[in-house]
Amino acid sequence: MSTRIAFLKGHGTENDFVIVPDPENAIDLPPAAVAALCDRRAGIGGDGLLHVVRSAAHPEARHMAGEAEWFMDYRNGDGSLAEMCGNGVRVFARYLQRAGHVTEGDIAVATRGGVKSVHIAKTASGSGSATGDITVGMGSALLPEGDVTVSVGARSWPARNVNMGNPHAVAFVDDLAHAGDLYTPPPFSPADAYPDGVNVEFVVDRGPRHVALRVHERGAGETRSCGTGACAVAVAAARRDGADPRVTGTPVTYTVDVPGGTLVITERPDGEIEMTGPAVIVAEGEIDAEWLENALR
Ligand SMILES: N[C@@H](CCC[C@H](N)C(=O)O)C(=O)O
Repeated sequence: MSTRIAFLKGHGTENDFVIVPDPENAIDLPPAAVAALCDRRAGIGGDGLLHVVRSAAHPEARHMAGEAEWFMDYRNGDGSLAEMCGNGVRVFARYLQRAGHVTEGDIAVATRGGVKSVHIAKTASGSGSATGDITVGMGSALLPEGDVTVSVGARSWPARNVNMGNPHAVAFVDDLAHAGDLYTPPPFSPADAYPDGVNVEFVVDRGPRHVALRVHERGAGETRSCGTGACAVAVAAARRDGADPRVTGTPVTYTVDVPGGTLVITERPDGEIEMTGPAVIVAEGEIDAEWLENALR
């Protein structure tokens, strides 16, 4: 490992990430290194880590190199891998823009969940370094069958399975406080419903096509936002409300408030889901490689 490792810190609706640019995939980032970097007291701190690698240089992304130059090698804060991170893709695109690898407009980003199309909105200043919305084509949702119940204390609710490349369980509740402290993943019935873990969203209504959520993310705990979670919630809310753009031919948009801000989710008649929200880079610096090596011992 080299003695100087550049990093940046960014967030999307306060879902925050350590960003490690590594175009040629030269930096070894085992799960323990990711967990050390994402540690909020002993490390830099983040819900997850965005390892920025050229698709051609990464064995998991080489097959996408013709479509997308850059691969988002996303890791959860505990070091585990995830298929997709919706807020992460926006922050990843903002980093590429800031680094001069891309400009405003349309780009493609490779992820474990496939190639995602991203639109970086033009900013007032024209620099686009820290402000303005980014829209991501998130693909379509799958709604696997299966009755699942999630519990917190004495309360329990039916949860809807929604797969956005990664798994989500969406429960509509009367009060977001009923989700409790969310320090640990809430239990499910059947207990083995999610052998690979799941992201759990608790949702309340705020108005017509307007909801709010709290989330317990697999591999990260309660976070201030989850982009794939907001998409899963919008689709679950639409189906609950009897709205399906694939049937009516009319796009359906939900505003989803998260503890860290607001995301706007539109499902189109072809089933494609678009998510729009902010993405901000807040700092950059250097990781002390000796500290990281010690953290791995
Ligand atoms: N925060 C992300 C989701 C990150 C992955 C998730 N924790 C999982 O393990 O599936 C988002 O914005 O989508």
